[in-house]
Amino acid sequence: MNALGTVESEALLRRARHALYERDALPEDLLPASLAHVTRSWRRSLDAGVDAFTARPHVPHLSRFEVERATERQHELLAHARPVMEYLHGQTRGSGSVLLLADADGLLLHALGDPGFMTRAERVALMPGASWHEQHRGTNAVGTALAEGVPVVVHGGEHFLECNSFLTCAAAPVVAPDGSVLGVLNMSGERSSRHPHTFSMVRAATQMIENRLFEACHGRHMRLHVHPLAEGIGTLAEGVLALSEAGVLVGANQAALALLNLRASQLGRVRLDQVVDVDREQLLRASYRNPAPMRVRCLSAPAVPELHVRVEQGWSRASTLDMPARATIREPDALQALDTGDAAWHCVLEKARKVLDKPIAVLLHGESGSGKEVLAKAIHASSQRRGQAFVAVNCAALPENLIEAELFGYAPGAYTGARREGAPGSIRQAHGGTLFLDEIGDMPLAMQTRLLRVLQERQVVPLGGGQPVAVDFALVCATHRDLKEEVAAGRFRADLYWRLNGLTLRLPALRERSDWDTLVQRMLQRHAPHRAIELDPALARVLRQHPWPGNLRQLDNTLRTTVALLDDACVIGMEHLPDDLVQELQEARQASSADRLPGVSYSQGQRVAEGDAGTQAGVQAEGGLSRLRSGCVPLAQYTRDVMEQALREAEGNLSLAARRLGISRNTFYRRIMRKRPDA
Ligand SMILES: Nc1ncnc2c1ncn2[C@@H]1O[C@H](COP(=O)(O)OP(=O)(O)OP(=O)(O)O)[C@@H](O)[C@H]1O
Repeated sequence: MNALGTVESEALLRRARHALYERDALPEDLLPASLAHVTRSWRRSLDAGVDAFTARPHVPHLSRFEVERATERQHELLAHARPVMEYLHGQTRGSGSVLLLADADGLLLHALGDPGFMTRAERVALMPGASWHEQHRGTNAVGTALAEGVPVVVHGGEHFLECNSFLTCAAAPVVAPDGSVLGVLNMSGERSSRHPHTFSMVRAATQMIENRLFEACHGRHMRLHVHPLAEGIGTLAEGVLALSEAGVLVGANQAALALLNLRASQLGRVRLDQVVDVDREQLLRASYRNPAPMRVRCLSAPAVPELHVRVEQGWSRASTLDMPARATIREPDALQALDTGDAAWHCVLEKARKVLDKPIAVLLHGESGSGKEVLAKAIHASSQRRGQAFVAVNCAALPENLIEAELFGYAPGAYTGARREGAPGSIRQAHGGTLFLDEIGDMPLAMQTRLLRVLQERQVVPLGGGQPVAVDFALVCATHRDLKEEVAAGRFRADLYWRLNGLTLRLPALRERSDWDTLVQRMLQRHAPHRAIELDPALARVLRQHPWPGNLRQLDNTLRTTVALLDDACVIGMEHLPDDLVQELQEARQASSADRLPGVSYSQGQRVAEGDAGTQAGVQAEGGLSRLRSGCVPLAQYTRDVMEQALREAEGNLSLAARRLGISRNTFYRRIMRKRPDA
């Protein structure tokens, strides 16, 4: 930071600016050493070709839509910065200032301030959508804090652009738990209202944001709060370290790095016992005996001989003494297990893997039964959150009046009919784990607003009041709808859409997949693990070409049924197919222009394109159909059972149950209304 404000330095600045104006060059050593960062920044500004005396710098301003996208990309930073900014704004209200959050490129994302000054600030584009990178606006607190990587004050004439010299600004970079710079927090006001405390306030606020980010990132790890004095623990000056189960330092805030004389690049490579004279197990044991801070000797920083350490257990249950270090246990990778050879599907799995354990919401888009929930579970099972809960909520199956309570929970006695002791709600149940919101496109608009708030603030307020509860979960959503269309039609909030859509994965429909045979093989193995069951090759050809409107669910259900009807046989023929599918095959045949299914004929006299095997299948098909038509009561009974179960699972929602079975709502209704075959 600088020590400007004196009459002497003001005079120096005036002379320097005059030289800048006259010669478009920076006079050597004109500014005092305390303003070395300004000298460096003016040099960078000149090199970038910024015109210091232009009234209107040519800097593109982002549209509202583009700002929304940029904001979405930084939603984790914003979620943690917003509450801190609101708190700071509450403390400084009426002081004629504006608080701004910029991303790591100097793009302003969020502003909060006094209306009078904000209007003035907007005249020089100190507002969301504007870039305050040094290359665009020369020396300024946001751009210079980013370029220098440290907190700075840029006051009055230190701004490179003459038009910004009415400002006084203090800014500090916000550093992620892995040491990368995420953005900058900046406070600006009228130059005449400069206050020496502003700089400290901004620094303290960024530390608060960094601590929140650290907590969200390393909540599951064991954390060590360190400070040379026992009383320093719990204050903003404390260092915080995150420790893996193998005792490796995997995270550290800025204070901890400074105390231990470490660089961010060393995280993940240095063990605790290389920086202090105890290891993880010793610390754990000591903290079980006595939770008060313990004294350790610092090995990595000669200037800090002794540190006090308080141990905080992560919420990962694995952090107990009697469990082996999780790092040594190799868990099967659920994503890998799903890879059955289709190229598009492989691509989906690879993309999902790339965002594992990153704060990126995943949106799964695919037809009903294409495996969205199966994929969501695999994402969870392959992530570091696998030891925690996977909570699935079907937004379409819940009646509108219950979805709110189901998601957000409710306080005791919140409404008539509620449980007396209240309920935590799915979002809180997913704390530490993964929340899967299925059929998100069917969520009512009012719920979307509440959900958005939870995602922004990462805390949930139960219905009927109560304290907000901090929540941390990975979010995976799924829909068969085109959410962009829903947004355009006003049925889905655009801001929620951007928040959910960190990465959209489009699941191929079964008819688009090339791994049909492997899938069938695996499904048969699952349904009859001790039997070598296979499909009759001709039937396989027919079924492979079927469009499978119910996708993997329909195929899996079909195979489950056929296995049940197989008795001792090992080859599945047409006669083993459920009558619903047979009917569907017939309908497909009728719908096709050639009036027959591809690859199969339905009468013995008809010629078939596929040759003998096809003819044989046709014969079998005809035989199978007639056998089925002759009244297979157990099959009808079984089908009905499946439908009733689907209806129960969809909690009475007929459309959902039908969609899940891959049949139309009308067919479902017609069949379920028939008398029970055994009645
Ligand atoms: N990769 C797979 N391997 C084997 N079976 C699968 C696979 N994916 C899905 N299935 C089968 O399909 C069924 C439905 O899958 P899932 O519930 O994931 O679909 P969905 O796309 O979420 O459906 P909906 O949109 O109707 O909720 C599963 O219960 C399982 O029987």
